[in-house]
Amino acid sequence: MNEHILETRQLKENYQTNNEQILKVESLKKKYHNQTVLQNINLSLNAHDVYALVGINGSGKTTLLSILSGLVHSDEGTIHIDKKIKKENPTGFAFQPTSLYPYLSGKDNIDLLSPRPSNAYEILNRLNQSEKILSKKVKKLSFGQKQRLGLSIALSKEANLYLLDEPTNGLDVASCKNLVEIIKDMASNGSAFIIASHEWDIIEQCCNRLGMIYNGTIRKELDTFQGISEVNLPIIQMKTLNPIRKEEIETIVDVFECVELDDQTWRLTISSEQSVQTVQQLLIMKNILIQEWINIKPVQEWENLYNQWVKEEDINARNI
Ligand SMILES: Nc1ncnc2c1ncn2[C@@H]1O[C@H](COP(=O)(O)OP(=O)(O)OP(=O)(O)O)[C@@H](O)[C@H]1O
Repeated sequence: MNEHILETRQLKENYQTNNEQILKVESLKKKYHNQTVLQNINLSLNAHDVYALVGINGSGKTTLLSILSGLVHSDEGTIHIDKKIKKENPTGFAFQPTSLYPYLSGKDNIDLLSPRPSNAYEILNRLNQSEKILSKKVKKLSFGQKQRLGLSIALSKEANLYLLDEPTNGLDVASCKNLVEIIKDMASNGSAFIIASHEWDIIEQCCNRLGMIYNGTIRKELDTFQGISEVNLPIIQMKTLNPIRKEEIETIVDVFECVELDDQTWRLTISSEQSVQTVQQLLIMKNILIQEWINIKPVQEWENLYNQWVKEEDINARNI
């Protein structure tokens, strides 16, 4: 078996063995006046989990994060956040601050709002422009600069669970990349994250779980280790000009798995990125005429699934 498969399996095993539970939510419900905003929310998170909460505007993401952070109360259900896993951690969770002190400098905000200012300075430094943000009054900062300041305060807390609401809003490309690295580092040290986001690229880079929320309910959950293929290997959707037999593909050593979608369309899981071109060449040498060769990223699959499923729900809603 090739090294990449072994490495990914090892990573998957690590997640499965170091799986202390950090968050358990059961049967959560929330109404605003007569409108049910959240219903039957069940969710559990373990150490190392980075959970993306995806949903269209108004689907309930912020409400769920606000309830988990204690800013809003729920009408029904239970929430348990483990506070004991990290001994030095008194809070258990951290939420992006929703407001900062506008007439104080970035530095004063950190000193007032962060229990560990030195961590916050370090994180801000990794998110760029730290000098400007620290010295200026918050009311004079741009949206993206305020976002960085809020993130550095939230991420400084050495919590078990971090709740981030669209953290990449207003961040430039370099800062997004740095934020992804910070989240990955913290998750590998055992913290868990729930990240409400519309940005599929960010989700792909740092999340290992995905929850799709629609009309206040988590309708589907995916695990990137189990979702589309067993391991994170390149997936190709291939369309041929003529029908072919499975054996013709299976004999190629670098094809880890092949699934027939119809007799001219196949989903191939390749054993490594480096082997993709080799597989294509071997198929051509077998006189298989390839009409289409699409590199499928799991995240694209999720996005398509979500869009398709929102469309179906809309059609159903119109037919009621
Ligand atoms: N304080 C409130 N009072 C009444 N209704 C509210 C309140 N806060 C949110 N809502 C309603 O609850 C629903 C869910 O809102 P929420 O902000 O949680 O959605 P969201 O998924 O975070 O949306 P977005 O992607 O736009 O941020 C919406 O219909 C919204 O109008």
